Amino acid sequence: MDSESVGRRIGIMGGTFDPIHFGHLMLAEQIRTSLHLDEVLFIPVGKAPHKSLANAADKMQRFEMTQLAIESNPFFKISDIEIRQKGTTYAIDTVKAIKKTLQDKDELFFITGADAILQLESWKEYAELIQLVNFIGATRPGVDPHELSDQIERLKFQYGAKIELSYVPALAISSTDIRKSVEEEKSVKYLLPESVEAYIQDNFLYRQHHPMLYKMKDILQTKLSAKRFKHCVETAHLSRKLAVLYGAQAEKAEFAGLCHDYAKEIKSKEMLQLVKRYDIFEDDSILATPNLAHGEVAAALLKSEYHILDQEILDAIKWHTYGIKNMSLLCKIVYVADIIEPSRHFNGVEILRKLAYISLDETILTFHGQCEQLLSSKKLKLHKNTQEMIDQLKKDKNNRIEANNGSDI
Ligand SMILES: Nc1ncnc2c1ncn2[C@@H]1O[C@H](COP(=O)(O)OP(=O)(O)OP(=O)(O)O)[C@@H](O)[C@H]1O
Ligand SMILES: O=C(O)c1ccc[n+]([C@@H]2O[C@H](COP(=O)([O-])O)[C@@H](O)[C@H]2O)c1
Repeated sequence: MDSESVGRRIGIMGGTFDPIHFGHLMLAEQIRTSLHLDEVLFIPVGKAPHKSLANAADKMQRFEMTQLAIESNPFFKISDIEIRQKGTTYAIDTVKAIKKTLQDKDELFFITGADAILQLESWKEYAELIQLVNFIGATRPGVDPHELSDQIERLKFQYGAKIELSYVPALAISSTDIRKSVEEEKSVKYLLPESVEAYIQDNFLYRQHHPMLYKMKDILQTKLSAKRFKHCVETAHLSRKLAVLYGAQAEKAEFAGLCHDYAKEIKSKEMLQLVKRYDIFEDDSILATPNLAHGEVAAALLKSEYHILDQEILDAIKWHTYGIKNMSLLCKIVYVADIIEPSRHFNGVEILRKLAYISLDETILTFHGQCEQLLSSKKLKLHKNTQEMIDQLKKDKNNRIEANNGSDI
């Protein structure tokens, strides 16, 4: 048959996609191949009629995640038709608008999971909608297939709906569960594409955060080099993880981790001026290497420029460079995260990464044990604070061993 006379078969895969996951992608691909569709158009909803989520990603973020998720499939396309609209978006309006861009001979297939089919009669102008496009009601774990099949038969009978049941592999994945897992620091690997997982991480999605986190992230992104910014983001993530493990406040650890290098790229001359302005103790090592003061300077600047007043956060930022004796748990967390975050590469880092999940003190002591040789070969002296911190940690360790009759557990 002349290809010109055959219409195109287009699937519409609408969804909140907050975030998009393998359940969505599997569903779209199964229907595309079984119905011989020419393409599937992913349409992230603008403002969903039935959903209002706390901790949700914004519509641009949902659009970008969808874009990342589909990029490896040449038959998958994305439309921003709903994202561009203000206010609540409805399937009927979207379908009518898309139909206007097609030829009469083209056919549309609206792909939906079983849960959506059960709710169909709550959609705007549903009776018209289910005659306007072919609906595909796909099985989904959590919905009884018999219930789905009965519903489909009833919709056909009652409204003359163009709707078919489709059996797809059961993937018990939902966006709700993924958001919850991210919030609870559980793994979401293999539930969604790695690119989307990285996007969630890089954009700090689906978690409670310090109220200034997003603002500071934007500021750091413009202020720091790309490499340093990545280091800050990785330190933030690891600080949060360690905080959850050791029972510190996750939001504070994450925020301090993010901001710890706020002043790291300030040049020596300006750093020395700031050291003076903020009355920071100018010892010989700071005079010789002004950059050493970047932790103390960052804390002072964040306090005066952005009114960050939480002393625990400020201390963790302040002491992350040379430490101090009797560091708080939060200080130790940021100190360690800064050393071992995933973009750090040096001999011995792997052992520190393992140790960090067992003991922060031991990680710090082992790291300084590793540095000893290097420092003496370069004839460098430790900062006074660092030496005091190490002596204190060794003393604490000995006391623990004594109290535990010779064991450090
Ligand atoms: N695992 C899955 N298997 C089959 N269909 C699915 C699956 N996940 C989502 N769908 C379908 O994809 C469409 C869009 O889903 P949506 O973006 O609301 O994801 P969700 O995982 O259901 O989200 P949430 O958990 O926030 O409700 C809906 O029609 C839904 O039924
Ligand atoms: O039009 C409506 O009233 C309506 C109500 C609920 C859901 N939908 C559509 O159903 C699809 C899946 O949406 P959701 O909210 O389950 O992610 C998406 O394309 C929405 O536009 C549409």
